Amino acid sequence: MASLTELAENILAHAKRLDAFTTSKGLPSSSFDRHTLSDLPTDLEECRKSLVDACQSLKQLGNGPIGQHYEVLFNFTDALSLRFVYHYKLALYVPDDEGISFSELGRAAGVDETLVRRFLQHAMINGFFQEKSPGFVSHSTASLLLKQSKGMQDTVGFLLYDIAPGSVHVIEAMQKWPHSGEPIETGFNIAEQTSDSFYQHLARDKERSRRFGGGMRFMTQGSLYDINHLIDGYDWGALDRPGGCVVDVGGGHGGVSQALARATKHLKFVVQDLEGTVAEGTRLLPPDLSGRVEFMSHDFFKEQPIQHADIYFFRFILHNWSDKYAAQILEKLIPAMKHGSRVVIYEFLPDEVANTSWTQKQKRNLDMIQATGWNSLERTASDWRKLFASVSKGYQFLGTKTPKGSAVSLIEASFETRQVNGVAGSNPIRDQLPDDTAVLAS
Ligand SMILES: C[S@@+](CC[C@H](N)C(=O)[O-])C[C@H]1O[C@@H](n2cnc3c(N)ncnc32)[C@H](O)[C@@H]1O
Repeated sequence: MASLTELAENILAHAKRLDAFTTSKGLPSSSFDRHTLSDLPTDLEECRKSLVDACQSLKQLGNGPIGQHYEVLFNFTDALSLRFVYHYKLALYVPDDEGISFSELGRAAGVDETLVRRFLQHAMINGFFQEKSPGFVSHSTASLLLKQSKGMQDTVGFLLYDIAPGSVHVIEAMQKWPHSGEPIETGFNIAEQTSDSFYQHLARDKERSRRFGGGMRFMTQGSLYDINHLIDGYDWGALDRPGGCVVDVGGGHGGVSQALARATKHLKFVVQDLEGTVAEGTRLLPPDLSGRVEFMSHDFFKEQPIQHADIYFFRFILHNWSDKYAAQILEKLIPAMKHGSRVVIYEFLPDEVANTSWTQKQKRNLDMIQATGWNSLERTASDWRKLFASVSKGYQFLGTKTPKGSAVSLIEASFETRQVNGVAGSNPIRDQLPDDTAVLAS
């Protein structure tokens, strides 16, 4: 473990590199008034993350064990003051580039001035708003983002109102429904007093449903989620021949398939989803892709209707399902698969062992969210290996890959008919086909 001095010197070295970069671009050093560290080149983005990780370690060491407890124990107050800001839309009433008094802000938002002062002075410790002159509130970069970005507002709303309340009931849910993998036996179900699953419940409220979609879109934008990581991170070219086919299972409105179709020449994409989503996807499909991307209504708990695709692709699907259900989804592919068909999954991939770097925490946060709302999990590589092995001997786990700079990883398995020929789980439909017969005979 590095000493305090080494950590601080590390931070200094990273800070100097980042300042030199912004200076070279004619920009000021990043501050609470102006963030100048966005869209960094890859090596400087790594430098920024190292700065954050080292700062977090130094802070924890400086705080000591009691301070570390307190930081976690009191963090519900961080959510509380931000919830106050969100609920009363306070960011919207603060002018972009000048201050407003607490009393004026309270009047504009219809809230008591003293409450505004107390909650905002708490939020300021987390970097939301500033009190540059006593009694006057002005924006910081974080509060201005909340004012200007509907996506940021939706993200704050759905995490604080739709997810966080359920987290308080997770242990209660575990005791009420021991070892459950059911999506309707969760902390969310207790918090919302519903026996519907997360998505069914939200679908009953148009605004909550819209907010969830807006938040998801916001959280998956930016370089960490750039679709180019998926395009460049997998050898799509190897399949890009006439007749090549990718089935995008639970593919939503087909955004991923559209991007992959544009990056390839011949591959055909079939986007499968539930009826309403498919109708909307079809409506939104750019006409020039109509021969390459098509939509099909299909429930992934029913037998896969597209035979012999090269790839059955899943993005952000299986992490919402416990092993019991994820195994069912994978099992339903088997009758359609040919020898060598691949399952390619694009999801978060937590490290196998604890990685305490602060910038790696998001995957663990998401894993806690899966536990709260779905009784599911973000799987490690060995979780994936076990899952595939539990479904069929035919599944051969090929491994994982995280493209550089990507928050999301590729997980791949192939289907080997030789492994299942003659044993339970073999595939009568596929086994009748001439090309497979040849493979099976070899
Ligand atoms: C988190 S979204 C992911 C969408 C898409 N794969 C993407 O990455 O943009 C989950 C998708 O699964 C679909 N879905 C949920 N249950 C389904 C089912 N039983 N059969 C097919 N699709 C389903 C939802 O409609 C939704 O579009």
